[in-house]
Amino acid sequence: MADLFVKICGLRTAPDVDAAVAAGADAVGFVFAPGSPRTVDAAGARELAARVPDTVLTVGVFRGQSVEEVRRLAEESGVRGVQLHGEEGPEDFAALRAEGRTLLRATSGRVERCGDYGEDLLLLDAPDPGSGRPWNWGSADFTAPEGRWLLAGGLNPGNVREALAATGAWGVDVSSGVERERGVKSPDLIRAFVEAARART
Ligand SMILES: O=C(O)c1ccccc1NCC(=O)[C@H](O)[C@H](O)COP(=O)(O)O
Repeated sequence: MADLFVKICGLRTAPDVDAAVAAGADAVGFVFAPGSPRTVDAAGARELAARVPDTVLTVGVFRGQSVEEVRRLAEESGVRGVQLHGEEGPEDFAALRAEGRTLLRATSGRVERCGDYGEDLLLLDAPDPGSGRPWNWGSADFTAPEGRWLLAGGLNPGNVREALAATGAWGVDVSSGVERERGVKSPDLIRAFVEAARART
């Protein structure tokens, strides 16, 4: 069985990027959505992305931005994936597909399978992404989608195993749970999260 896919999101500094890569993350995320304490600009993200080996996916994170804006920021920063948290539809995914980037669709709604919008990876997240608040992934009426889907929302080194056992997610995504204060990552917590997520129980 393939290893669990782990994405560390909202990185803003070189030491944090290096820690995520060294810990064995499969993907690292740079937030382009405005108004977040984690927002980076294209030039900053480009410098960070340049530190990342090709084996690790670099992802730009967007919310409520036009396809043109997503395309421009992705090109300027050089990220190889885009993660959309807005109201985008299949036509928007199709438009971005042409550039050959890996497409991540983030939603807090109920979804039956990954791929319905043309996305490569589906991210099931809290309604307020990046808040660190968990949603009801542990509840009895939760049904896991088919395919490649990542669980996000309020995960941390202490609850990620429980979350995986409850949902059977293909991968996990974390931001707040590896921060020592809002918007400020902790390399120690990044390492602890990756280790805990991949621990065999
Ligand atoms: O991080 C943000 O501030 C943010 C803002 C707007 C859209 C998405 C944002 N983050 C997405 C993520 O960091 C993750 O995909 C995920 O939501 C992790 O959230 P959490 O671990 O609960 O902080």
